Amino acid sequence: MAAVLRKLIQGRLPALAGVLCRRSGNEGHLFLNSSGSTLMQPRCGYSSPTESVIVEMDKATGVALLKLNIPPVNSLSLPLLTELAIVLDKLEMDKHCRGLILTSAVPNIFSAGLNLFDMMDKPNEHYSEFWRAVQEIWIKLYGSSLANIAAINGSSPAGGCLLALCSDYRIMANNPHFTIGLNETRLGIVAPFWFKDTLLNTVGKRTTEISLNLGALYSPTEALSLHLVDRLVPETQLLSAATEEMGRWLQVPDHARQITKSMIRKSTLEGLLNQREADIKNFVEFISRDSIQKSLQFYAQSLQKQKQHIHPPSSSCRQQISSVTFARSPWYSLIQRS
Ligand SMILES: CCCCCCCC/C=C\CC(=O)SCCNC(=O)CCNC(=O)[C@H](O)C(C)(C)COP(=O)(O)OP(=O)(O)OC[C@H]1O[C@@H](n2cnc3c(N)ncnc32)[C@H](O)[C@@H]1OP(=O)(O)O
Repeated sequence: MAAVLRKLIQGRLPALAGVLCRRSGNEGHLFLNSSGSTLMQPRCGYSSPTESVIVEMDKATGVALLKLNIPPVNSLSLPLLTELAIVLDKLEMDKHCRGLILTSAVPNIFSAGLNLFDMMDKPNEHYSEFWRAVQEIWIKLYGSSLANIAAINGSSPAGGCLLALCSDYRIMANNPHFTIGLNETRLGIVAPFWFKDTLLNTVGKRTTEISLNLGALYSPTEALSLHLVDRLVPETQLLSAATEEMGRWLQVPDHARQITKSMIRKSTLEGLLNQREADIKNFVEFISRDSIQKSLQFYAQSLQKQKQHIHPPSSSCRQQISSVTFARSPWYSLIQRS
């Protein structure tokens, strides 16, 4: 363990170095008010200039509420990932901040995952920069020293699901129209090994095999039964439930929780930290293939076409089409041939 700590502090694991080096001045207990709803103070100075990442810091408890705010679907574009990284760094460095609740300011959507247009029809330099930014967010969130709770208030496919999986605890709004999962294979792309490892660490091998191979998107009830999420609550109670749950996590002294978390996540994080450049190279090589570009273009167009053909295009409708019709479409054969 001493060697691990030394390696972390020497910077071989920069994300987790934060876990061990940051001051945990607040090792006592956190007391929440009973409703949990009046704890958030007016916004502090963390929010991005464009307000695409809104942060409300409760100075009394040290809990930051971070809301993704890029309508219509909180897709994770390069600018959003860059801003999110800056905000996460600031929170990590703030010695008064102990916990982070991640949610969305966009109704019915937690995050639609990676921005498809950042992976389409761009020069390789862009793909490379984009993928580095995706890696960076995963490293910061999965290796965060903060207690991290995801309040999943909408659909959360692919990269959106990954964001939630980085948390220590996931609470989802119990709305049957919402779905969550790593659906990459349905787009003709492949979840990278560190997406797979994050899922594997959460739900185990068999569920990972089935979920990743099928690109399954689950309803909240299904997700709960697979331990993809930890708790379901009515939508109106999501934030108070997350705040209350955070109280439980912050009752544990920070240093003990942080070292425990780093022990559990260290080897998974090292998996990427030890080969970031190779992973970027793989991504660029994969995503720039003509066959993959065709699949993505077809998928992006079909999202728009569905809107033209189905009125009104409810999320539940869209999800059913994504999951069922796509498997029989010409697009699917295209992927099979690629
Ligand atoms: C060897 C290593 C290889 C590595 C390979 C790469 C690995 C990549 C890993 C992760 C990939 C991803 O995260 S890919 C993104 C996957 N996301 C999805 O499949 C979600 C697609 N979207 C939806 O299912 C739905 O939009 C929704 C359920 C999220 C919301 O439905 P709703 O009906 O409310 O909204 P619309 O569908 O009408 O969408 C509104 C608007 O947003 C556009 N949109 C949707 N998703 C994205 C996205 N991910 N990126 C960019 N834009 C998106 C959609 O087209 C609509 O646009 P228009 O208004 O212009 O029509």
